[in-house]
Amino acid sequence: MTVIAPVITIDGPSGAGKGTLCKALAEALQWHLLDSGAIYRVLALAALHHQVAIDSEEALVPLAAHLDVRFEVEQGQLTVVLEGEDVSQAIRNETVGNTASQIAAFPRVREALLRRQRAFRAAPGLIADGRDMGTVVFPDAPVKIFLDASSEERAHRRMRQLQEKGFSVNFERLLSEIKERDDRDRNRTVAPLVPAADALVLDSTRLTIDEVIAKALARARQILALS
Ligand SMILES: Nc1ncnc2c1ncn2[C@@H]1O[C@H](COP(=O)(O)OP(=O)(O)O)[C@@H](O)[C@H]1O
Ligand SMILES: Nc1ccn([C@@H]2O[C@H](COP(=O)(O)OP(=O)(O)O)[C@@H](O)[C@H]2O)c(=O)n1
Repeated sequence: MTVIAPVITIDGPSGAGKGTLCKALAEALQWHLLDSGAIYRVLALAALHHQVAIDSEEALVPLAAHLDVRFEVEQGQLTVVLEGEDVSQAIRNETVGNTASQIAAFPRVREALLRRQRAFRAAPGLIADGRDMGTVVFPDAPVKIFLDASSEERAHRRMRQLQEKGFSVNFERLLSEIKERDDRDRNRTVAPLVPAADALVLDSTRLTIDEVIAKALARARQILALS
């Protein structure tokens, strides 16, 4: 009998703290990690590099299907390699994030990336970070969390994060880009950003990182009967 590895899905809008929570959960439980947003970001970067029209679903589907991307995890650090080149930093800017959100609205692009995402499911378990992890990619996941925060708080977090990486940012522009991206992610026809019916919705606006981690771990331990 094949035992299917359990999945904990963490979905939510940009800057809610998904990546931070997922890394902490993967470390605490020693489970695998899928950063699905990184896949959409890599596809966006590949389209920009190869001058593929980002408004052409036709042109993007083969690029998505044959995307030469590898994820390497060493000492808790994720390295993203596109066509042999380390793009871990390059995929993190807001231009790439916005382009990712534009191309993520195409149903056939999402379809082309489905199998690649599901292949991350392996024992002892997977922590899956994204927008549609609990609704589309792993609908049978036993633990689903939808992590949210106000758009102002998320823009502040993103600003501090980008500044720490040495990018210069304008708060008002960042806030309007985050709102625009959220609107697009929430209102697209396929796999829109919505909590799964069986997700725990966590508003992290007034929670510290440690409080969010503690709540998520308590939920996972309760449902999965982990020690
Ligand atoms: N609860 C929190 N309170 C304050 N800052 C947070 C919190 N959660 C995450 N952050 C910070 O916000 C930034 C964005 O978090 P990240 O995990 O990258 O969000 P997401 O993956 O949802 O876009 C990071 O710099 C992170 O350290
Ligand atoms: N499962 C996913 C993950 C990301 N995405 C898209 O990819 C973009 C970038 O995702 P991300 O998770 O890296 O973004 P941040 O939350 O880090 O800002 C999002 O705005 C979504 O449009 C998606 O559509 N589905």
